[in-house]
Amino acid sequence: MVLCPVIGKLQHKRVVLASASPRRQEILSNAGLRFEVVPSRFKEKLHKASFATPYAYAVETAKQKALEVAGRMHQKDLRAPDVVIGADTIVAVGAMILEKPVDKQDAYRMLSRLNGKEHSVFTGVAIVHCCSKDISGPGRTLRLTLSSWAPRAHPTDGRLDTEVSEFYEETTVKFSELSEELLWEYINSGEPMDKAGGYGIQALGGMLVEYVHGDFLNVVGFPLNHFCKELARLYYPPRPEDLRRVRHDSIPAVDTFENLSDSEAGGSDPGQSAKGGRGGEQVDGDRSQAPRTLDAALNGAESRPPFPTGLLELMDGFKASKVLFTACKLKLFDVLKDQGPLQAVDVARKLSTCAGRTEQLLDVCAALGLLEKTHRGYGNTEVATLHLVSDGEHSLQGLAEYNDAHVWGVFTRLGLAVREGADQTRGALGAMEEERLSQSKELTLQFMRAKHSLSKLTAHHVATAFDLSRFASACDLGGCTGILARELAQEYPRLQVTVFDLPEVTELSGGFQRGGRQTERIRFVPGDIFKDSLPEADLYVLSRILQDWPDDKLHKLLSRISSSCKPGGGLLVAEAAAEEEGASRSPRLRTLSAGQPRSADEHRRLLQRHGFRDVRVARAGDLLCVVLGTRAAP
Ligand SMILES: Cc1cn([C@@H]2O[C@H](COP(=O)(O)OP(=O)(O)OP(=O)(O)O)[C@@H](O)[C@H]2O)c(=O)[nH]c1=O
Repeated sequence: MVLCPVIGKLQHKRVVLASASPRRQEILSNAGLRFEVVPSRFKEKLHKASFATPYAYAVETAKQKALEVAGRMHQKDLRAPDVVIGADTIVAVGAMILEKPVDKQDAYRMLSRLNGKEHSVFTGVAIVHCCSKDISGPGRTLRLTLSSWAPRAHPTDGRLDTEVSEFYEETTVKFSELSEELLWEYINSGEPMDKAGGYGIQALGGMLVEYVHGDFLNVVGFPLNHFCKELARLYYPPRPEDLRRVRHDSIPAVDTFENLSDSEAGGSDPGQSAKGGRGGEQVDGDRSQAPRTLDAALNGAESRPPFPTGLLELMDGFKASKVLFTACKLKLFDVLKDQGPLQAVDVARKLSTCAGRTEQLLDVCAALGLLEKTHRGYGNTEVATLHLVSDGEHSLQGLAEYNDAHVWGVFTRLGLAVREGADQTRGALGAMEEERLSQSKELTLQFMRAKHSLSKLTAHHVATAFDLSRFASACDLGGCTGILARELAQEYPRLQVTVFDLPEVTELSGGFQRGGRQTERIRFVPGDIFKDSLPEADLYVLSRILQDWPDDKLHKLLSRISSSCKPGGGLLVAEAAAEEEGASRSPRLRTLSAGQPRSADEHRRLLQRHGFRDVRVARAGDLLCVVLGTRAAP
């Protein structure tokens, strides 16, 4: 059916709707979807106050509903369905969340709150793709979209993997001024009882409503339009040539800025193009086609290779980064934090930028999951509020700024670095970098802000990955602004911590200090880890240092530490965790600053080689692997 090409993508799959809502069943079956209904047993009792926004609550509830069904079916049948859809509709009056009334009095309280006012209806939706490892194999995990496709392991029984794509839709509804008599008449009709907010807009409740802004079906219980867009996003990853324009009703893509002409003509909807160009059943390499392609390949019937989605995303990755950097540089997230949601034209006015281009930037940011776009305008998503606003406690602005101003340029010289060979790779990348850094205080500060913002995320995990209370003193080599030192001093009340870093860094570190009692036990010592004698300490710490250096430098550093460290002393190394332990990788890549991380085993061997014993490994948060070794007697 022409209208439902994306729905058709689910046609050959076992699809389950994890909902007892007759409205959701009707909306989806009217759209041509074939599915089984398995109502979720998940109790809608998440702690509302722990969610920053009402929609975050709805999305999480939708996800838990779907995961509960996926897990239960997997355990029962030993075969989970391919796709489980969960949804949760709530009514929000400001921060207050209204669900289904428990009795008539409750319905009355809810309807009275809504009476004569505007409120929001949010439906959170989770699309859970289940992949049983023995069928699809570990290599089949697909990472599709730039925003909401979030692969997660679901620990149901160790064999069921799930990938959850989640989103929400908001609709604004205004109630007329209603008399008590009318409210009670409505309540006595029985209609409110199984409906969020105590009304059903699709039936008698429609008479209470003055206006609706947004998707009507979203109020009824399922945002079909957004759902189809999400399916299109998942199943029809856009081809570069399809993506020239971002339109309000299409799925924006980072290619938008590729066409720098000002003409508004010639836009194409990626969903539409995908339909025409790649909508055939057997073309894509996406997950819906994967088992069939595999079968067909085994039977020799399929000669076309899988669609290289991941590769195309990789080719576009730099555009997404540049969009993020540009938005940070323009202070877009700061403006939206203070004054959002705003329409594009108002954002442009506040930033003194070109209105057309600003709208494109905003749309792409929305596609990347950095902004939310509603009829009220653009606003920050949670992740943007948390990490992209300049003065936030967890701001990563410093990192974005440094990557844009500096790392970006370094990587444009990658070809040169690689052509000049392994020994000069560092020369081409690193020496230039160092030279520029030493030339400019501002660049040093930029670097420090970047490191500071990243270390803030991980310092606590690193400090607590092992019990370090047996050490009386520690020296953080290349400790930069002292953020890890601070965490160590806080965690271990006896510990004296030295931060050892280049003089131009220690000189500027004062600007990053927050005061507090633990500062008394922290001192900054200027010096070069490769040249100067290392301060004495029971424990040496290297946090995100080794990965930046080629093997010769790394061994030099470890051997210097090994000589300074007394028997019984320790070395704590924290580095980016490698995803797959023992995976082989090019040694040359490591010398590039975005090189492949070493595995935990490689770190263990490095420490052992330099005289450390009892080497233990732990994970620190999502990002880092931490290794602790004890210096053996020489
Ligand atoms: C505002 C409004 C809501 N609803 C229904 O309210 C229920 C919300 O509750 P839920 O918890 O999201 O779903 P459920 O019905 O408990 O089902 P389940 O998915 O199994 O939790 C859903 O039914 C919706 O249609 C309407 O039918 N019309 C409206 O105008």
